[in-house]
Order: sequence, then C-alpha cells, then structure tokens
Amino acid sequence: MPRLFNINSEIDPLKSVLLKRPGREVENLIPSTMEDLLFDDIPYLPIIQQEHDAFAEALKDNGSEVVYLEELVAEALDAQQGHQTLVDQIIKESGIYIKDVKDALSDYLLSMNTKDMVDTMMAGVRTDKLDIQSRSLGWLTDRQDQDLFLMQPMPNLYYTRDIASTLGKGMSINKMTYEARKRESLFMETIARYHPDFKGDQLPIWRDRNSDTTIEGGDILVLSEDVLAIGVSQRTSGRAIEELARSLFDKQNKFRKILAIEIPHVRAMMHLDTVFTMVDKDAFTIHPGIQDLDQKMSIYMLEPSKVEGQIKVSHHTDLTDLLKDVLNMPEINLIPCGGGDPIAAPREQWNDGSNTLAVKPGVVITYNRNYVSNDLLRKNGIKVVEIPSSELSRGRGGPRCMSMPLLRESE
Ligand SMILES: NC(=[NH2+])NCCC[C@H](N)C(=O)O
Repeated sequence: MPRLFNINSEIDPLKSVLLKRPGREVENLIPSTMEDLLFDDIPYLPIIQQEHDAFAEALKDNGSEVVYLEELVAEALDAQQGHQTLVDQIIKESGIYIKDVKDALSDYLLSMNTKDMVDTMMAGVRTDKLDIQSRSLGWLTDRQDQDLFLMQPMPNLYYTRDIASTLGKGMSINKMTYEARKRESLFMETIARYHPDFKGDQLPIWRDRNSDTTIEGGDILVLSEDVLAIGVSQRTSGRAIEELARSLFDKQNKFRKILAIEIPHVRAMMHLDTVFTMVDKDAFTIHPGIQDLDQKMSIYMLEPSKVEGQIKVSHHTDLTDLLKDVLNMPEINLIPCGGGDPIAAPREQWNDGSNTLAVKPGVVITYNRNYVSNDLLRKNGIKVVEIPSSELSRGRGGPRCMSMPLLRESE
C-alpha cells in the first residue's frame, strides 16, 4: 500500500515516524575514535536499547506508527535486488579503493541475508574479520596504524532526524557535514529509490544528497504549512538553505517563508533543534544562550521574489515579533531551557532539555533527566511524556533528533 507523506507542522498529531534502534554500531565506539564519531561517551548497549524501546512505546501510546530505518532498507533491497548497488556505493563512500579489499568486503557483505548485511554495514566491519593481510600488499603498506575497521561504524544512525526531512508531501535527503555521518543518508536514498511504499511519484525529492552544500534535519523545523525555520549552524550553510528555498518555492507546494536563524557554531548547539523546538501553536522551548543580552538574534527571512527565479531576503532581530507575524498569533510564549538558570540551563541544554518532540499540540516527549525544563513546560500548560535517558543522551541528541516524522495529521 503506498504510504502517505505529509508534514505541515511540528506539532500536528504524529501518525507515522521513522526510528533506528541503536545496534552494534554503538559498541564499536572506543575512546580513541569517540570524538571523531561525534560521541562524548560509550553507551551501554542493552540499556540504550531498552530506553529506545521505551521511546518507541511512548510514540505508539500517543497514536503514532513506528517504522525502523534498518527494516525499511532491507525491504527496499529485497524488493528490487538492490544489494550489489548499495554494497558498491557504501564501499566507495567508505574510502576503500584497493581492489582486493573491495572484493573481500563485497563478498563478505553479499554472503549474508539482507537484514544481517544491512546491520553489518551500519555496525561497521572490523579489519580482523577478513583475512586481508594474506591477500593485499596494497592494504598492508597503505594502512594507518589505527585501521581497526575496514568500514567505520555509524553510531549516530539512531538520530534519524538528521539524514532526511519530510517537508510537505516531499522529502529532502540531506547531504551531511562530517565524515562520521556522510554515509548515513545513503540508507534513506536507498529507501526512496527502491522501497515500493516510498519510490516514484508518491515522494518528490526537493533536494538530494548529491548537492555540494550541507544541510541536516536537526536544523529544519516546519512551523506551519507555509513557514519553515532553518538553523544557520555548524552543520547547515546559508547556501544550502537558499538552494532548498529555490526548490521549494518553485515546486507545487505551499512553503512561502523560510526563516534562516543564525545560531552559535559550537558542538553543544550543533542544530537548531538543540536550542529551539515548537511545543504548541504559540509556544516554543528556547535556550537563552542563542539570544544576546537584549534578546536580539540574527534572522533572515527568505520569500519568493516578484522577479521570476529570484529570492527576496530581509533581516530581522526579534524572534518573538517575527513568529507572531508569520504564524498569525497575538502572543508567543518562549519557554527557557532550565528556566534560564545559569547552571540548570546549560546543564539541561547539554542533555537536550530543549529538544522536545511534539506528538500533538501541547503534548511533548522529553528526557526525564531534564526535570527543571520539564517542570517549567508543565507550568506553562504543556503535557510532558518523559522517557528514560541515561544512555540515549550520550550522543548529544534528544527525542526530536531520534525521530523522523513521515506523517502528521493536518486539521
Ligand atoms: N537533530 C539533532 N540535534 N541531532 C543530534 C545529533 C547528535 C550527533 N552525535 C551529531 O553530532 O551529529
């Protein structure tokens, strides 16, 4: 049955969402690779899986279907016999160019059943799994001391938010910024290309992973059927936002205003959704660290220009006024992470206190550890569904980062 795709807001009732259950890839983190792989600690696999399952349950209890990236990729490959194409591409994108090594890896992956093959690509392939030493002088002489993996693990895959974004009835398949995550969006491309429920006319691709500018889904918020907010961040460039704007303004959809919000280019705030999320039609979480002392910010608004093919850009500094205007709301409530306290705010922001996922207007899923922010949300009339977070939070992402909505019910 063809799937329905439609995302016209951050808060409309969530009906279908894509997750990735953390797998062996998180056990393939070690202290010497952790930083490059964008983790601050090593999650304990059985507990991170339990916590992730609790997240999936909370989503289902609140009316959403949950589908898994790893299962969709396997189904997509089986439907179109895409195995060889994906294996060749992932080997290429893993920077493996020595023929003997390529052949050994390709034989190894293709000898597995589809699900194991997909899980293994995601978990990474250790060098000692294959008998490379006895067959490749090229590898023996080119390798680096640290080559523990022929294919590096992809521990960030459970942050499905970032690799692609459903916008209206179509999708942006994102070109990722760092080496550690570049290959991840290939899995979404595979689903869009081969999966019977995704491919073809039913899913227009607004922008694909071959673009030469980077954009990540954590930066993209769908504020309403015609307004997007996109962070200009460590991961998303102004040029990428402009490209996406041109594509969206051109095509048959309703987006007509894009707010490009500049945020600090630092790890703790790598995406807009780590400092700003929508919790109700007129309420948002915000980390006070993105505003200056007089609460000013730098925001560019992009709109279609009257001149064919051009874009109109205007500059704004007051987030509240701009949101009132574009969302047609008399008031906007910005709820500060950690209550704005100089210790609680940065502590809870670090553990994704501002990274809420709305399952319907005024109902959000959050991490239980951020009790100051959660209490404040409740005091502001928001219903908060807490999930356990000891291990999930170690990679610096919360409920919004771990979810890629496919369908929200429009009014
Ligand atoms: N949408 C998000 N905020 N995602 C968080 C991603 C965290 C991940 N470790 C990274 O650095 O890429």
